[in-house]
Amino acid sequence: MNKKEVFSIGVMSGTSLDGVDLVYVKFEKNNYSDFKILQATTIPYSLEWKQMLQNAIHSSGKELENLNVIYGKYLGVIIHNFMSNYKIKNIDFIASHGHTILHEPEKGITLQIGSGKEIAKITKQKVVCDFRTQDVKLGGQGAPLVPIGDKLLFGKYRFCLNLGGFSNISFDKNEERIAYDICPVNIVLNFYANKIGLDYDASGKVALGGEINQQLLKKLNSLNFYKKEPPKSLGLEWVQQEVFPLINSLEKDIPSILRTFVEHIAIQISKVIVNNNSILVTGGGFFNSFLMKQIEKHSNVKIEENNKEIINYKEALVFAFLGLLKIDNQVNCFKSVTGAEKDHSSGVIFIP
Ligand SMILES: Nc1ncnc2c1ncn2[C@@H]1O[C@H](COP(=O)(O)OP(=O)(O)OP(=O)(O)O)[C@@H](O)[C@H]1O
Ligand SMILES: CC(=O)N[C@H]1[C@@H]2OC[C@@H](O2)[C@@H](O)[C@@H]1O[C@H](C)C(=O)O
Repeated sequence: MNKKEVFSIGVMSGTSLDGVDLVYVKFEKNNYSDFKILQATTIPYSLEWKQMLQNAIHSSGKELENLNVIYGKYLGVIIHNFMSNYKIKNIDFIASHGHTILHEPEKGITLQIGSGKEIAKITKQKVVCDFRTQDVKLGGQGAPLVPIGDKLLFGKYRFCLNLGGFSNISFDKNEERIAYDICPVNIVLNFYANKIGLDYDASGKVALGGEINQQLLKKLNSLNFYKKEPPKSLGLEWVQQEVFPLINSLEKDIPSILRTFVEHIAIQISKVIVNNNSILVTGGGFFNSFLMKQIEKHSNVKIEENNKEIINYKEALVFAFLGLLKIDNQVNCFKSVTGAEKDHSSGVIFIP
């Protein structure tokens, strides 16, 4: 694109299925880190959409093709409404991650639904989507894709740490970006908070009232995954096989489980970020103030406040950025992160 200032809408639907994140952002092509989020919002899913997306994994090929179109239309309408509600007129393109239904890169499979063609038709804008397929075709994991955004948009931070279902981190090592999962976070904390009728342990208040179970803590810290060298990633299956049985066999009191797990998270994260104050923390775990305090204590760091839009919308912002790189035919997937055979420019462009 032959312009210095580029305006884009980034759209992301994350694994937790809480809703569709949208950001309207301005990028400065002379200095990528000089971006500005102009508007941001989350459109929560209805129960019906949540169930449809959750159950889609069991659908046939034909049903998935159908869902791709219907969900693409749904995203198109949401984006159209976002544009009209905020009177957004100046747009160069829309970049949409879609929703991941299948992801088995070892078998060459990754599927994000949300047809770019339908979004382009409804919004009458150029759309970039399907960011993971090409990477998987090139032998990569098709994920994570956010680290290139960490590097080029948030390069002033030594570490970018995300505290979502799992904690993941990205940073430069020997001039290459590397990224990996550190340990489970909200996927475990929420599971035990749910058992006492809470969606999550707000600010870590329940954990604060528990005691550390030293035997459990020691066993958690000794899990094999923590001895492996990166790149490495975690999934729900691992948590179900290795973490829940261990916790359930050694502790019954929910506050003490939460207290012990918070300590475990803080210890694992501290191994990476110790004594380095330059760290950007994003994801819902940032709002767990007790967890943040323990991370600061174990790591001997001070984590600075950041603006809520970055904490909540970094992924949607980064997909807008990946779209910009794709349109400009610039690298937006690092082989050092995904394991693909080369760095490449991924995504599919739809013209209205
Ligand atoms: N005030 C709070 N106190 C404690 N925990 C919170 C608070 N607000 C949010 N959280 C936690 O953050 C979670 C949501 O975080 P986030 O949206 O980053 O997760 P996610 O989309 O599942 O992450 P990812 O897909 O990146 O793994 C909530 O389920 C909850 O566990
Ligand atoms: C296949 C897929 O959708 N993966 C997501 C998922 O959600 C978190 C983690 O697993 C990450 O690997 C990825 O998303 C982020 C945005 C990424 O690609 O960087």
